[in-house]
Order: sequence, then C-alpha cells, then structure tokens
Amino acid sequence: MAAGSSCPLYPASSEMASRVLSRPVTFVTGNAKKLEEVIAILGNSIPFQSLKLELPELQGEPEEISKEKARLAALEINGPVLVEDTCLCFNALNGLPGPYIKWFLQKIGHEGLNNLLMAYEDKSAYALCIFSLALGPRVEPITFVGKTQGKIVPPRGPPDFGWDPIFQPEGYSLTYAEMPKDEKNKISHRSKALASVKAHFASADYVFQTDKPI
Ligand SMILES: O=c1nc[nH]c2c1ncn2[C@H]1C[C@H](O)[C@@H](COP(=O)(O)OP(=O)(O)OP(=O)(O)O)O1
Ligand SMILES: [Mg+2]
Repeated sequence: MAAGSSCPLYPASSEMASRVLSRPVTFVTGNAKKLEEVIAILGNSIPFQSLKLELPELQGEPEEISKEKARLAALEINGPVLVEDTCLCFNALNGLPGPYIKWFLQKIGHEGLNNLLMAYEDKSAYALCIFSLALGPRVEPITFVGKTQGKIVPPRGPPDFGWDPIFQPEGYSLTYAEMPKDEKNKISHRSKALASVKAHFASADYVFQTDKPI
C-alpha cells in the first residue's frame, strides 16, 4: 500500500508527463540477506543499485522508523533511495518485539523468543516489512507495507537468516528457513511490500538518467 505524497521530481520539459530521476534508486541496507532477497524479487523490474550502510534507527511506530531511515539515507546519498524496516510481531505481546526484533534476537536468540511466548497459548505472529522510498533528501518518503501471518515455533531449518527458523507462515508446514528461497520469496512480507513498490514504479512513469555520474 502506498501512503501517498506528492512527487518532487522535475519534468524533463513542460510537455513531458514522465518524471526524471537523476540516477537509479539506491537500496540502502546493512543486511546482506535482505539485499539477496530484494535482488531476487525485483529482478530487472526497477533499475536500482545498493549500498551497504548501517543507518541509525529511531524508536517508535514501524512506519515512522522506516521513513526516518529513508530520510537519513537520502541525505547521505543525496539522491533517490529505498530502505526497509522489518518487524516480527507477536500477537500475545500486542505486537512486540516488532521493530526491536533485531535486538531481541541478538540478546536472547531463537530459544529466548520462543520462551517469551511460554506463558501464552497464542503463538501467532506476523512478519511486517515496510519499504520507504525517498526520491531525494528534501522529499517526504512514501511507504509500502507487506505482511505475512504465521506462528512462532521451535527453530527448524538453516539458521542463516535472522528469525527465519522460528517463523512458520500460515498454511505451511515449513518454517521460512526450511522453505526453498523462491518459495519464501513468493509469500514473504518482503515480496508483498515489493509488489507494491513495483506497482508504484510501473504507474509513476519515472525516467532514469542512468548516464549521469553518481
Ligand atoms: O525475512 C527475514 N527473515 C528473517 N529475519 C529477518 C528478515 N528480515 C529481517 N530479518 C531480521 C534482521 C534483523 O535482525 C531484524 C530486522 O531489523 P532491520 O533493522 O529491519 O534489519 P537490519 O538492521 O538487519 O538491516 P537494515 O540495515 O536494512 O536496517 O530482523
Ligand atoms: Mg536495521
């Protein structure tokens, strides 16, 4: 879903409806696994490049955290950027750990996350991905949200990406970690959000001046 904002772009000429971006969008993340998935899901649909950068993250509501990341990234890059923030939300805990999942995972691991739900019958959870696109440093970011419902289970599958081993999406008997990558990428929070990003680019009619030096 795109929470709208006006586009700041400058038309190439007054007659042209297309919007010209000075260069391809830079996807900024410090997480190589996220980047792998974004590359696999986007394919050639949007011209983009990537930059590995650890951005400071606000505390607060997921959408604001993601937007603020985009603002900081756009300032850093001085151009169009795409970032995302991912949450893992436990229904029994009213959505926590949510955006703080990275720190929970780091400190208490898969077992600790399961233990958080020990006192509750309700093990349901959802994975939430919020992409923010900022077309430049002075432009309000636009957000795109993807959500996948599931439940928290004892870890199964390779532990190579975050909380994948403990998240079993609804309607599946495998955890994200046990699924073949292309299967996860069909149903994941990230692919749902990226479907909206792609739709936005398909309808926005941007023109990329890829010949310009960065
Ligand atoms: O599909 C996923 N499957 C499993 N784990 C995942 C997934 N997506 C993010 N994760 C992990 C990474 C981090 O521990 C936390 C989100 O935190 P988040 O701030 O969004 O990611 P990050 O700091 O690793 O990268 P970034 O530089 O883009 O902020 O959940
Ligand atoms: Mg982060």
